[in-house]
Amino acid sequence: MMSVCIIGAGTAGLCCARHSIANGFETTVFELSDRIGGTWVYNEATGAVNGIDVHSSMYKNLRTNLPKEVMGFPDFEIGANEASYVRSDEICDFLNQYANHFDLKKHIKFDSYVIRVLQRKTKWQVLFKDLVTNKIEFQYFDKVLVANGHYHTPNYSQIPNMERFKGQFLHSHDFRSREVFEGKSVLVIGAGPSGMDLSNIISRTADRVTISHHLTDIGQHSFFENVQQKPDVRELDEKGAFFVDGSYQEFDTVFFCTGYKYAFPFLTVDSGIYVEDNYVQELYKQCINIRNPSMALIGLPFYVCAAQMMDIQARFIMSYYNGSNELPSTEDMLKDTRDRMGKLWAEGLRKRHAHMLGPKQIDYFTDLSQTAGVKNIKPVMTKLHNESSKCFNENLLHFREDNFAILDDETFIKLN
Ligand SMILES: Cc1cc2nc3c(=O)[nH]c(=O)nc-3n(C[C@H](O)[C@H](O)[C@H](O)COP(=O)(O)OP(=O)(O)OC[C@H]3O[C@@H](n4cnc5c(N)ncnc54)[C@H](O)[C@@H]3O)c2cc1C
Repeated sequence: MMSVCIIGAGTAGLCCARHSIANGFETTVFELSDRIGGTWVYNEATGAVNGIDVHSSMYKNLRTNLPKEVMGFPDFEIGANEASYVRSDEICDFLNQYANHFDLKKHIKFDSYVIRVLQRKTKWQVLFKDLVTNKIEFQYFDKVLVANGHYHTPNYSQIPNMERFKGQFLHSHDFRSREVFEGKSVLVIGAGPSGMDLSNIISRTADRVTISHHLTDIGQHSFFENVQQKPDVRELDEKGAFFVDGSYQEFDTVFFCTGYKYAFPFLTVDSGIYVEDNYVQELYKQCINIRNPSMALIGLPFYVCAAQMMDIQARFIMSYYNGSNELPSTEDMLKDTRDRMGKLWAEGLRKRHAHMLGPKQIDYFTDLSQTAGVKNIKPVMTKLHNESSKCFNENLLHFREDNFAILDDETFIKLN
């Protein structure tokens, strides 16, 4: 029987397990923590615990920035009773319901930290540390599905003279609750979804918040009155920041909301996978390892209906692993990828945005669906995702008051 190793029991790993088991494969999920849920599990700790970096970037009282209607799986939706924007623990509950429904937990090795994945002839040797016994063990597998997430390794932007600043530095990965900013003046770097949302959240305790970014279209109506916008930081000094517009402000804390790096510390160079400026290469359809197709990476594209995407990626991959489809040659997979990326580079896309989909996600899903003959994601998912992203941008302070209902495969309505 084909043996499948899945690294991680977050949304992606659970979904891979569900489809691997359905295909009759012998399935083992390695999960470093003692529970499922990944990102959605709140962990008070920061830094490293017993020598292993804390994985989750979840903070207290987080409510989703997407409606729950687009956050479920195609065959298992999030219950209809709550408001559209739900708390992180409700997503954890949902993932537990999913795991129970498909009887996944008996396939998960908890407290098992994968430290190396090595290629041995036709098999993968997976070395893992049993965090209860502290022993290093290994197992061989035919296939490896990497589902370790990509919101765990902080990315810091380099600011000239950072070393001079005497105040505190914090990355959103290590942020747990807004109380740490009580009475402080905080400089937020970055206006991605986290930077925008967190500026408002911390402004409820901070004395004043300045968000520094280079976007031109964020209106002041997006923020509470004690949140001010500034352009990029030119440099720091002991007490604060000079901005490129020539102004200067003092701060207690510089709060990096500058995103995360894709990181696969257990993969060696022999795996064929490498990351260049946050572009993970070389992958066929952003998931199958072209050099070693018995390995696939799940969940890399961002600004998407994540669980829906992970589900179609898992079904896409399984269609090759179960023999329903045959992969193109290495050359053809490389050509497919390079042709697609070549067009995007010509349009000015930067490597670090290679996996960003947003409104283009429908094209990606359709490509997976048509290439492998698997069922596509319902169009209403991407429509509602696009609508809620628009609401986030236009009405940051109140967008979570909206509630949505899905009427059919094509249509949703706003309920209020
Ligand atoms: C603060 C925050 C808010 C977010 N809000 C939203 C939102 O509102 N809506 C939305 O759709 N998405 C949101 N996201 C994105 C969300 O993380 C993804 O949608 C999705 O949950 C990612 O799932 P995943 O399985 O790929 O990764 P994760 O959830 O990160 O799971 C990876 C799992 O792999 C395990 N693991 C990692 N390394 C190893 C190893 N070496 N050995 C064994 N196990 C390992 C981890 O312990 C973890 O359980 C948010 C992310 C963050 C950080």
